[in-house]
Amino acid sequence: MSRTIALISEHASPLAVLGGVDSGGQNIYVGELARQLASLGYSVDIFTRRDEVKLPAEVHWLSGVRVVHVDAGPAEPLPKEELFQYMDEFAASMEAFVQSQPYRYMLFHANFWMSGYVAMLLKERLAIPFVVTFHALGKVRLMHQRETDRFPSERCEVETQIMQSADAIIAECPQDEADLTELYRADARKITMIPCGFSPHEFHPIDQAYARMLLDLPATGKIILQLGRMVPRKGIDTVIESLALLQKNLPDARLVIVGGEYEKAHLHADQEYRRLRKLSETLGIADAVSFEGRKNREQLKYYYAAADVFVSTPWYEPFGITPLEAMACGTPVVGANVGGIQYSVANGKTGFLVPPKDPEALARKTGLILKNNDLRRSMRQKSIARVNECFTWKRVAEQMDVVYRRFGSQQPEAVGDNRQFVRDAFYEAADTFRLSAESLTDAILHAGDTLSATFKKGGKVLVCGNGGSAAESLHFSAELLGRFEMPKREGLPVISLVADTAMLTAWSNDECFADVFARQVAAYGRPGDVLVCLSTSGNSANILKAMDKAKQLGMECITLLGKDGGQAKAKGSINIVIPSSNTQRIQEMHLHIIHLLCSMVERGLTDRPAGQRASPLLQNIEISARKNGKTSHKHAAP
Ligand SMILES: O=C(CO)[C@@H](O)[C@H](O)[C@H](O)[C@H](O)COP(=O)(O)O
Ligand SMILES: [Zn+2]
Repeated sequence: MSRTIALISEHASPLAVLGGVDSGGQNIYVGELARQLASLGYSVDIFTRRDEVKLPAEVHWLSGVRVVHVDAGPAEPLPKEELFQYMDEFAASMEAFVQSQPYRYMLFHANFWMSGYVAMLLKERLAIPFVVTFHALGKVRLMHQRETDRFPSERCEVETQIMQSADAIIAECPQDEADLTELYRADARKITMIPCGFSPHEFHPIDQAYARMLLDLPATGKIILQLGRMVPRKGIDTVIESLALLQKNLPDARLVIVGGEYEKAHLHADQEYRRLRKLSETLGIADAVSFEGRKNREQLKYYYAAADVFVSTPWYEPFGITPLEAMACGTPVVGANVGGIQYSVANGKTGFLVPPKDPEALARKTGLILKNNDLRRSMRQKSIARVNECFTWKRVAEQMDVVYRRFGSQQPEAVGDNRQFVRDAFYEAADTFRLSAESLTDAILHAGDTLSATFKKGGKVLVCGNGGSAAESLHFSAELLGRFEMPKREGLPVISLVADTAMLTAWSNDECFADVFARQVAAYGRPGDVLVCLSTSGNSANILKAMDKAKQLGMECITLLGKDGGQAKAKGSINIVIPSSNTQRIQEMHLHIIHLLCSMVERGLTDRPAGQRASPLLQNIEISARKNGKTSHKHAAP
């Protein structure tokens, strides 16, 4: 069976400019999902309405992803509320295209209710199954903006029919799932919860001072950022009202508002802008509120990074991608306790949740973060870790792949797009490096100091691991027992426990593989020595047993782990857990950290409080260094 799928997104094209009234999260969702599915080996066609005469019928957008422009209604931009009348035409045009292709689609994935309607019609005609993500539900929208809702009245009825016909339904967050089952009585067995995501190449921590400089924002003072579409339901008025309250305690706090239909110079044409501007003038804080207008996607990360806190207080929000992007840039979020935001923001850890339309609560929580540097730092680290663990588009596509596979029996193609694969692996490695720099620096410094102190006291280091990690343990001992960057020093006592093939094979063969390292720790280890364990899973039995033995002997255990740290994390005294679930990326980071530790040990050899005598080992090192003409030691013994 083919692995070609169709994403249907009638009004939201990945090619469209973001930030306008009708383009936002769904454009990103469709584009990023397609991109990641392509790297999993899928061929993806995205079907979207032609809203411009000159658009080519097909655009080869990315390797493995085409955008197909479907004729439905006039070829001009139309508000999405007016599109339903053209959906029969959309289905007919799309059907003709589908029939003309040399392959059969494995499934359709519809986005938004009108695309769901198209998929439902095509399922009847072509017997191709469909998955649907609603992105927003009519009944929820009606609850919050009944008076301004301009969608056709049959929307909710059509949504119910789509839910009955769909083969699988994607809920974006627990609230969405509850709305589907409680408001529409959707069959819970069809629903899978898969959140939205962000892309770590696009959104990552950036130095705040640098970001402010690039954007020409004040270098000092607190910045609150509001970023997203400028429509009433986003609750930007609440944010402005909260600033007026906040300014009583924090007069240097200012609000930067990014987004809208227009660029900064033309914002006056935007009715919602005029309303919000007026509000800030009435409240007497116009000078502290700047409206930046629509920005290119590449610029957004600088805004997130320039801010001290990101706020998002919509009345309701099906998911809300901007809080994820802010967190990925290391900016804590104060968000409304609604929809997907209450799921993505970990209350009290990565930011705070407040009721919507409540400026006082918003001011209180924003103030808490702005006034407390330690809290902000801790939220920054937790935000970065949380989003990268739970909310990347790559992870979203992997979860989607599991759902799709129910409709196609075949395994992933052995070779997808190799070029894309290679590039993605580099980017993933770069992301892992960046994240590790954010979260591991303290633990690495601590480990380096511990190793230095151990050698200075005349202690030794034992190191072990399996497979690739066994090789790294040898790499580590070779650098220190041999030489790294410091010329002509004595060897340091580091023993890799994977080196003695005769012992390892005999003990595994005759006794028990799980004991091969513990046996050696018992024989070599002394109180004050250190055991360094490398394990990507943290669950290898021989590693765990070695750690138990080391602890019994009064040794310290430094671990280099990955994933969730496994059982080893609870046993280690210093744990360096790589923020990645990919074994290769973890191992690559381990090697980098081994090199850092070696550098730190060599630097530490010469650092000693003035007046303190060197250990016998260190004296030897210093003597040999001097003999060899190296006199640059900072505190060499007199
Ligand atoms: O190098 C690799 C994978 O990249 C393998 O050799 C890998 O190290 C082995 O499967 C190990 O046995 C895995 O053990 P661990 O990292 O979970 O402790
Ligand atoms: Zn490997």
